[in-house]
Amino acid sequence: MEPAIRVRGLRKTYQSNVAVDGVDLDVARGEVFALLGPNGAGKTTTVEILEGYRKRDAGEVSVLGEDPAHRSVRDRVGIVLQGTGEFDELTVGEVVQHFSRFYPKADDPGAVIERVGLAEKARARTHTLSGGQKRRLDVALGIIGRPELLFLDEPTTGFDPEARREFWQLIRDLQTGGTTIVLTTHYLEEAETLADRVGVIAHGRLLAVDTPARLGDRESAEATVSWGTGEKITTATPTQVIRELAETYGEIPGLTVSRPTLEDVYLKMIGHDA
Ligand SMILES: Nc1ncnc2c1ncn2[C@@H]1O[C@H](COP(=O)(O)OP(=O)(O)OP(=O)(O)O)[C@@H](O)[C@H]1O
Repeated sequence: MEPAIRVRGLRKTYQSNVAVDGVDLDVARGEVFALLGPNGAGKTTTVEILEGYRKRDAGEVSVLGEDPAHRSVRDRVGIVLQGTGEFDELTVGEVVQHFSRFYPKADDPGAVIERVGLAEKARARTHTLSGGQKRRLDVALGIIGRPELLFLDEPTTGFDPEARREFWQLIRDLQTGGTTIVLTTHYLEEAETLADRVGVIAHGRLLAVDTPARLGDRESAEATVSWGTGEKITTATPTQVIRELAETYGEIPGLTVSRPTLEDVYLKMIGHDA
């Protein structure tokens, strides 16, 4: 089956600043894909080109089998940009209702408000919402059209931990329903929890694409065994080390075994060794 997104040789330059420098990428139908990278890496520019909001200088881009610049693809795509969520004197219910009219197969506004956890705020004017609640409204507007493909640019910035977990569940539900999801995030835990695959972008180049578990050879990386009051060994054979420690101690005090986290390999990849 044709992928949801296919990108070859994508380039975008602002004046002399190369924002996207030859990106190749496929995102499969039904996949959750997270784009990671430091500030200014080119994530938003890449996503905006895929959304049809920005022109590319070079490269091939296909979104749901079409050029994203074509209007016909817009009805099938949902977009949550970085922070809007304010619509003056309108209430949450009115805004979602209003946006539902733009889509041929729109979902029920009340049900969508409920799904993003804003049921109690349906009659509140949007300017009275908290930052996290505005972000939930953005998400509601992104999914009201029942998109086949949903783009989320830093969707959980400003969410409290509980709201973030609820949002993750919403994303899983959307994926179960068949929606393909592309998100950018600065939260490595979010990428690890949600994404089937992650892509790391820096200076406009895609440095790696892999599952969160395999990125940067995490799986086969050496483990750190620590115990007692700060003793530790980094080893390729942690089981053997533990066996030897057990012979010495019996029950080993304060034992932990850890491998590089997604954040460790990410920071190493973008050149900020922890
Ligand atoms: N409209 C614009 N005009 C000129 N330069 C721009 C414009 N938009 C982005 N850039 C530049 O392009 C580069 C990539 O920016 P982009 O917004 O794509 O990064 P990002 O990875 O989304 O960053 P962040 O994590 O901070 O959102 C940056 O150097 C930025 O300054």
